[in-house]
Amino acid sequence: MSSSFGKTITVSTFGASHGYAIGGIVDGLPCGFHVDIDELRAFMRRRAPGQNQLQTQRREADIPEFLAGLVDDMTSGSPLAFMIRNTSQHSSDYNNLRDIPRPSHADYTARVRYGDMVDMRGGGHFSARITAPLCVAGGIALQILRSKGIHVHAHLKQVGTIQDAPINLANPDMDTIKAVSSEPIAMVDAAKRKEVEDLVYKLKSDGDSTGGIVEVFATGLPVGIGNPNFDGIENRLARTAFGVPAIKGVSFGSGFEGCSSLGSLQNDAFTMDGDVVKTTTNNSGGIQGGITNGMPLVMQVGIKPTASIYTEQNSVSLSAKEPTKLVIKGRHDPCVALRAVSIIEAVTALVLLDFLGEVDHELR
Ligand SMILES: Cc1cc2nc3c(=O)[nH]c(=O)nc-3n(C[C@H](O)[C@H](O)[C@H](O)COP(=O)(O)O)c2cc1C
Ligand SMILES: C=C(O[C@@H]1CC(C(=O)O)=C[C@@H](OP(=O)(O)O)[C@H]1O)C(=O)O
Repeated sequence: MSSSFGKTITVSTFGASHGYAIGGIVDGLPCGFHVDIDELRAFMRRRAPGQNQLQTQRREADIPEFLAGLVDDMTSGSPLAFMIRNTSQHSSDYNNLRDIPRPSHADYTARVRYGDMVDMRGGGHFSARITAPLCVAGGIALQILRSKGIHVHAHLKQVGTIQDAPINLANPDMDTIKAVSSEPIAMVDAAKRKEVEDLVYKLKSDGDSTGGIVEVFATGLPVGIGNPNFDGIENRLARTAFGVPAIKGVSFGSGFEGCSSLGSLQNDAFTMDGDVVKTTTNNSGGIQGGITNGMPLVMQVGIKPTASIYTEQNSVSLSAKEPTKLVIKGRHDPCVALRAVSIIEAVTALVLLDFLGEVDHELR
């Protein structure tokens, strides 16, 4: 099962939701970077399950145990290896799903692709549990980027049909986004946060789910990193973002809305800020021709409604080869987008650090 990405910084994740442990290996990190472990643990808590009543009630501490590559909290330059023990598996919740696949989860496709022995308890290797190791690697990448003046923060742009206050794409208030990014509902607009809270509690009692959009900003990037055609900033960001379960769409800058606008309204006019070339607007999301233009990088990631809902659904019995009804168990999030904010920051940081490694010799 494909579980690696990156060129100068390679990341591999391993494990399954109900196995002994999950973890990762990160190769290519610079030697001698001091990792702030308390900050990393705080970052992990933003994603960890069971933190409040708005999300899955599976409780996992998600504290990484470093096996190699870290000495006295300093990277040693050799591959960084870590694991996170799984401690709260309720595997019997998944017994009926071996025969009756959940609509819109990976139970059916995984079984066809890998055969009857595939471990799909808790979603197996397809589970969002595998995003915990991604957050360990990404949490460290965020710290390295920050030491170079590059800041990556995300907010919830939308949950269901409830939209957060729009952020200025050319001049995002990164302090505000950073402050709200660690809220259980990471929206700038406090009134919308309350609306989302009410919606999620209603979905929880109805046994239903909804989706959302996470929007991420990166500032301080140098001009001119990336490549055209098939290996640009958008390409690698999209490829990695789609590695996060439940992602159904990726857009940049003014996105699909901008595509139905006019060139006269969308073009980002150049201007001088002292001797620095800037643009007055940022509908391109900081990327032109797959290469950074020095403006804030802006990406939106669309996340589908949680597949595992508690209302009765139509499915099939794979053994009897006939339609049947399915009622699922398990501990599921009514809206997984709420926990995806830090994950999107993590993948964005890893991809940007990977690109930076191509031009920044301090990182080699
Ligand atoms: C943070 C997060 C938590 C998730 N939690 C659940 C969950 O509790 N139940 C569920 O059915 N899907 C959950 N998912 C999504 C599934 O793992 C995903 O839909 C499934 O693996 C199929 O992949 P696909 O939706 O990308 O096709 C979660 C996704 C994320 C990002
Ligand atoms: C455990 C996590 O989320 C899990 C992701 C998940 C899924 O299908 O992706 C299904 C649920 O698993 P379980 O039924 O074992 O509780 C979630 O709790 C996590 O994110 O760490």
